[in-house]
Amino acid sequence: MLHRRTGGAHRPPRARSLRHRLGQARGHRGRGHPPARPGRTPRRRRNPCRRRLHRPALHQRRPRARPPTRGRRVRGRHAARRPDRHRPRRAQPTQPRPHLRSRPRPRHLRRRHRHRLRRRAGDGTRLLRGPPRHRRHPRRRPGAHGRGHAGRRQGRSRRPARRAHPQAPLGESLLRVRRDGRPVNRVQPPVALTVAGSDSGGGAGIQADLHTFAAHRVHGTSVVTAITAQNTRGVTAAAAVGADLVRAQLDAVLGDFPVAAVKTGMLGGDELLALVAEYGRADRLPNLVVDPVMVTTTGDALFSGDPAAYLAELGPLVTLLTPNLVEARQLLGREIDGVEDMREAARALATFGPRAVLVKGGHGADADSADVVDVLWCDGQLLDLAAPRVATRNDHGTGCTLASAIAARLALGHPLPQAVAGAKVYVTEALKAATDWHLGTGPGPVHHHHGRRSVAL
Ligand SMILES: Nc1ncnc2c1ncn2[C@@H]1O[C@H](COP(=O)(O)OP(=O)(O)O)[C@@H](O)[C@H]1O
Ligand SMILES: Cc1ncc(COP(=O)(O)O)c(N)n1
Repeated sequence: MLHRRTGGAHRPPRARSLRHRLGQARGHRGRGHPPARPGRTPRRRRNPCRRRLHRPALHQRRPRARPPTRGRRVRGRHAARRPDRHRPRRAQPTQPRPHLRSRPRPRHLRRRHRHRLRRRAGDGTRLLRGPPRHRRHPRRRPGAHGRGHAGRRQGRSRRPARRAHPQAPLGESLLRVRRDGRPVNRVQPPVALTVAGSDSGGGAGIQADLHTFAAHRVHGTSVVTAITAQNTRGVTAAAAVGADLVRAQLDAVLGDFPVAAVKTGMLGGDELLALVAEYGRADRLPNLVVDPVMVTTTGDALFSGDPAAYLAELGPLVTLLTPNLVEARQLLGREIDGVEDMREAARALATFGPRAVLVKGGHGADADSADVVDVLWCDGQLLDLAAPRVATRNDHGTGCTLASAIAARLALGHPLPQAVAGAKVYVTEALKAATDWHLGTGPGPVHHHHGRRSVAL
């Protein structure tokens, strides 16, 4: 229906209901027209030409007079301008929308009072801002602003200062510092590389190294130098990977990944030793941790070259050299017995040029001692690192695990002494966590992922 005001003509007052006229209309109490009183002048009628000061609600307004559309169809967004449009385009907040309401509103609240009600999620628009409510923490934290509540912080500062680690090798933008001061990479995982042999039993070599990198949330890359057929009882066969293929692997990894630390394990012989030294001299092996693997725990030889070449070729390029007692004996060509001998050996090995030397006292040391002591020589200082001895037979791959844990921590930006001490704690916990394991009939592997729930649980 088209409502049109006729130009200048006075409209007759609208007919009101009887209740209005009696002043009983709801919401107009006392304001209705009193009944006509005989003998008195009738009340002045409102001048219909005067503009109304009170604007009616949008949905109650009459449409403005507009020239007729001359039969043209008005489509799309122009349809909103149609003069016979009674209802506003958008629903008004005062209009009840029961299908969008999350819970029933109290019935006693009248329409004109509804604006007093707080709008809730689910009322009206369905656009959600922020994360869905069901993902929020079910228990609110105390305090007006949750996390910042001073009682919960117990006096600690609101947030630890964000600063790059003083010895951060990866560039400041990638490193952040945690509450406890340890650096953490928020952008992407650091990359570490292991150059080592494959242990088919999965307890040592490449497999142990990659487990350890993953446990440290460091992306592990690998260059396989040898393939061993091995289980917890020993090595039954081994084949070296050709130098060309090792070179190709090194080029593939180093040419594409931002490798932050490198660990070497089983190199097998002089040829691969010389190859690794070549990459080291070209400054392509940052934070180089060298575990001079020569013999397995089960007594199988894994190195056929000249032990002295290790020191001559790699010595000056190495960040940390980690021989066990047997390997330290072979490198120096002398007996090592007891902690004082280990200290002497560390000092002697340091003269070949590495920045640091760690002589490990696990295998071959006094098996009855309460503590396992490793000796660290670093930047001219000697340090004994003691940890309680774990009574276990599952100690296969502890040397590989320790060296790769140190490399992972260097990749994460830990300073060298802290990286060594932290890695030793990690190995001790890995030994403890695997004491009840019966994987194979010989010395079994350690638990590289101790303290972490399976992602499948
Ligand atoms: N039973 C043990 N309890 C605690 N720590 C151990 C035990 N056996 C080895 N370790 C630690 O494991 C690390 C590797 O040492 P070791 O076993 O001597 O190396 P490798 O495996 O090269 O022979 C060292 O830090 C050593 O102290
Ligand atoms: C391929 C490979 N690399 C290294 C080791 C030494 O590990 P462990 O000294 O614990 O026997 C090993 N057994 N196998």
